[in-house]
Amino acid sequence: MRQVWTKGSERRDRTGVGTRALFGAMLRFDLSDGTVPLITTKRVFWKSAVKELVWFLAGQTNIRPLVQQGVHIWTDWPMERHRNATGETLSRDAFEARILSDEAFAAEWGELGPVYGKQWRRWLGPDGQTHDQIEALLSSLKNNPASRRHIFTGWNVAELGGMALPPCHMTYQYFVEPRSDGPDRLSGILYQRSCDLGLGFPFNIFEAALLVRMLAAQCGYAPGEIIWMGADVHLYLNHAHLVETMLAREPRPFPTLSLSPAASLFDYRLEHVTLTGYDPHPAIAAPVAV
Ligand SMILES: Nc1nc(=O)c2c([nH]1)NC[C@@H]1CN(c3ccc(C(=O)N[C@@H](CCC(=O)O)C(=O)O)cc3)CN21
Ligand SMILES: O=c1ccn([C@H]2C[C@H](O)[C@@H](COP(=O)(O)O)O2)c(=O)[nH]1
Repeated sequence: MRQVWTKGSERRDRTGVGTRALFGAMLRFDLSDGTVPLITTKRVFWKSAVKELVWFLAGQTNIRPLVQQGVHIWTDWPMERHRNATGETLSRDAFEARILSDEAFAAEWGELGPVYGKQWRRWLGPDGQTHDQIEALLSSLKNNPASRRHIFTGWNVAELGGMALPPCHMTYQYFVEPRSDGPDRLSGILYQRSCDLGLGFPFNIFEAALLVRMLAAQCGYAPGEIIWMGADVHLYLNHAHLVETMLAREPRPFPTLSLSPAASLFDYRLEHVTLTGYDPHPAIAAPVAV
């Protein structure tokens, strides 16, 4: 964060807010001791992150189930579309209330298009067949651990145009490391093409680590590492307060995550996730660039 803030090049971006950005970064976090990379220099609403990951894994692309669970992070995009299309200016609360109360409205205006969930679980092939990349991944991890093809991606070129936003955390790859002195170890790499370090990153890295933990648990492996590769890694210029406050704070130890057993990868819920030792500095509000 300090590097991006002090060395990043200032540029205009799609949202009009402006960023400082560096291109190409890598971070590695060891998951083998049960800890997870959950930022401590501000409080991260990790329960929302768990719910978002569960929503991706369920193949969902409509904000309604998120809003029903009190998760507001995706509301601004469909709200913007509704506003531009109808000229109606509902407040965010009113828009969410309508999404909750009116199923037909939610079906029309809560939809983000063929975003993550669709591509992960129902990638549409040229022959009309859908591909469940996550089921295929589970099967290759279990049955062909030495494979170099343990990959799934949200970057479906043919469908980018229909998405509210093209995927940011776009490609995931896994590696099973054989060990003689214990269970084999599962590591993951996340390639993120565009990273909002202030708001998106804390969710993205935590969810990527949690997904390694879930996959490892489902396949009988021990967790190894999560490696994060960021391409356009940026801080929004209107996040100065957030950045300076976080940089002035002393990082604290990462919490430990325990995951109770679930019948399948698709049966995990918030209730399966327990964090111990999460003692962050206070939350910092910051505007999201739409
Ligand atoms: N500019 C931008 N940054 C993002 O991180 C981002 C997007 N756009 N568009 C799509 C999704 C939505 N994401 C978001 C959106 C908002 C928050 C956010 O406002 N977080 C606050 C409140 C969290 C809460 O209420 O649970 C935070 O303090 O983390 C986080 C991630 C991540 N993505
Ligand atoms: O999971 C996410 C989703 C989005 N972001 C950020 C990265 C950018 O700031 C915007 C997307 O804008 P683009 O112009 O499409 O790059 O959202 C994130 O960090 N993590």
